[in-house]
Amino acid sequence: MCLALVSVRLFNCRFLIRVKGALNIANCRAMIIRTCSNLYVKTQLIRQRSTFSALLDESWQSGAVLKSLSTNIYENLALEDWIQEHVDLESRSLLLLWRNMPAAVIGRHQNPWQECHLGLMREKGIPLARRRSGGGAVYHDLGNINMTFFTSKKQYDRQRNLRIVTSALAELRPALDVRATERFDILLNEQFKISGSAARLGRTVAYHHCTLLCAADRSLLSGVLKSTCQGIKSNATPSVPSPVKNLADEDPTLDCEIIMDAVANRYIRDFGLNGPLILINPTEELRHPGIHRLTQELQTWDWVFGKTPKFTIDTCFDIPHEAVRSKVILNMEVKYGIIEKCRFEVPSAWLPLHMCEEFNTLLVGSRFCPSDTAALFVAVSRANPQTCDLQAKLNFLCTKLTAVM
Ligand SMILES: Nc1ncnc2c1ncn2[C@@H]1O[C@H](COP(=O)(O)OC(=O)CCCC[C@@H]2CCSS2)[C@@H](O)[C@H]1O
Repeated sequence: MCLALVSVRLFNCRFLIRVKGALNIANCRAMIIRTCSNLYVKTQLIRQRSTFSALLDESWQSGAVLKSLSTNIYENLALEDWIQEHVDLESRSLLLLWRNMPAAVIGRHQNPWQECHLGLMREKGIPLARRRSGGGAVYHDLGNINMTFFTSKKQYDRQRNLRIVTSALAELRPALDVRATERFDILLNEQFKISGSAARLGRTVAYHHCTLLCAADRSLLSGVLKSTCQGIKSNATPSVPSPVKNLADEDPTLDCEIIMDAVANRYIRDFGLNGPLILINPTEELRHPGIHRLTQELQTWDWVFGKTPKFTIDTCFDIPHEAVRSKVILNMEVKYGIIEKCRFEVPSAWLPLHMCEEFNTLLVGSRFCPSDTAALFVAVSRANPQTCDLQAKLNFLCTKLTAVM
């Protein structure tokens, strides 16, 4: 039988294969494709095994406490999603501890324009995140601890989770009066909220996550969670504002590290676990395949703003320096963050009617956001005679309009 070495080009590569018997190029190509796909499946399996081998380590067969090394809100929210999707939670319970740099976090069905001072956040570079769980809007910074309790749906029990937190605090400082409420807040001295909760239930697994205020910036907290946008009507979930307090204001010897250790130890004890605390880096794509895509998705405008339930805005503002006081009226309907209907009324003696009509037409279909609106004003101003008076009026309108976005 003759043995021949054949060179075949496929997938932009040159393959050298040894052929026994009669030469058939189609057979050679089929063999290459079979070998390549086997190889692909094998490398995928090896990759998955190395990923999960870390997670399924002996020490956390029944559960573990994880601590995120990231302080980026999007990376940490993506880590929660990744764990829920990829870790077998039917037979184990996990507690993830994490903290963030300053950020505002709204619930899945909330309206950011109704909940946050977006202008202040832009000015201070504070990111806005929409989480996948429901509930209200909260403020995070390094003085705020977040805890995510992952379980099977059967084991899901928010009061038990909160008891772990309150008993850890009571063990640390017996004088503290901290109690969980029926709406899963934790109150200090029966009046100040120190923790808020939300949850996400899947088909078989669930997570409950909560905050804990230790030493957060309270003036930023109240500054950021304050809407400046008047006249919004929607069915979005409203937040339930409460007076808040930091645990460190009650007991200055407390800090986030001490509290996280206490909660981790209590969890390990209550769940009968033996593993140490495991540090997790959510930016490691190789260990957490797909996490990068989850992180990116959480940062898109379409997720953060575009998922806002449909809303209308009815507002007006005075035109300055007019002999007769006159107003600009603005009515809009916004769906998926996109302006669907727009009625922008400006007195015709102040701005030519055709320009007002131009805005009404152009605004429809554009995103309800300052950058798109400002670009539209620039386009309209370029297409019209550029007098100083007109420029000043357009600038005024643009500033007023973008301020509500
Ligand atoms: N960090 C923090 N902790 C506790 N309470 C807060 C915080 N920030 C703001 N607030 C107060 O809660 C209300 C909103 O209460 P409300 O009950 O409407 O919403 C919540 O509590 C949601 C908690 C979500 C927890 C998740 C856990 C990980 S990612 S975010 C707000 O107006 C403030 O008064």
